Amino acid sequence: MTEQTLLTAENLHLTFGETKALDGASLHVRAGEVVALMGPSGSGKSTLLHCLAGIMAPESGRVVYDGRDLTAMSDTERSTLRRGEFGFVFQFGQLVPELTCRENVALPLRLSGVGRREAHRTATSWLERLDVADVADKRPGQASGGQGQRVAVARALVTQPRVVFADEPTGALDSLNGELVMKMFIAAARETGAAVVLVTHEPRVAAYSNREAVVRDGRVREQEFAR
Ligand SMILES: Nc1ncnc2c1ncn2[C@@H]1O[C@H](COP(=O)(O)OP(=O)(O)OP(=O)(O)O)[C@@H](O)[C@H]1O
Repeated sequence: MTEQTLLTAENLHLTFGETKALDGASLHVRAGEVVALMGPSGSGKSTLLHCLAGIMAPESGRVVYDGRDLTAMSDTERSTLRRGEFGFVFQFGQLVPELTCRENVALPLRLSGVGRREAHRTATSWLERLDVADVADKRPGQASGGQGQRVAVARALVTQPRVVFADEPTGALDSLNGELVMKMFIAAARETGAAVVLVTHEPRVAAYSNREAVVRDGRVREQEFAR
């Protein structure tokens, strides 16, 4: 793991009506590190994740990725950056139901201009790495929840992103499957050198991180460098 700071949130504020979702949130993420955002329900974890990933814009404060200010970019620049450098794993719904699992994993490559054959070959190797090659030709609806999440991890990592954002990636799984998904997810991310920013309620999931950052009332309150 390098010590270089890759992604920084500086003093973010964001209000929904009367609710201060973010109230001075700041966080640094170093290249290759795994950071778990923990904290009570409604404390602002997902909102912070979405701002870090350039999906939501804060009302004030800055998000800087690799020296570039995301908050000052146009929507087009931000979405190009997201497609090229970031990967995403959510609790459900990120796989396209009409496509096979292999086509789902190949999709981000196809969208960035990689030819069909090469995209499928790369997708297959990622499915093998996550131990779900047996569902390659099935649709997500025919795979189990745990298999589907491993396919989603393969899809997030296939473009070799520098940061993967994950919001409750094992939230819909039982604890055994959740552990398996996390183990494979973090091992694969570490192999590619991707940083991971992860929202979770579960200490067993957070245990895979290098650092736990506790979000309370829209701010990062405490950080524990456990590993
Ligand atoms: N789109 C929205 N419109 C209105 N209020 C919102 C919206 N998104 C979030 N909020 C509110 O902002 C606050 C922070 O929400 P956020 O989803 O970031 O919390 P969280 O810590 O991720 O919660 P949980 O652990 O329950 O998922 C909450 O009070 C939530 O109700």
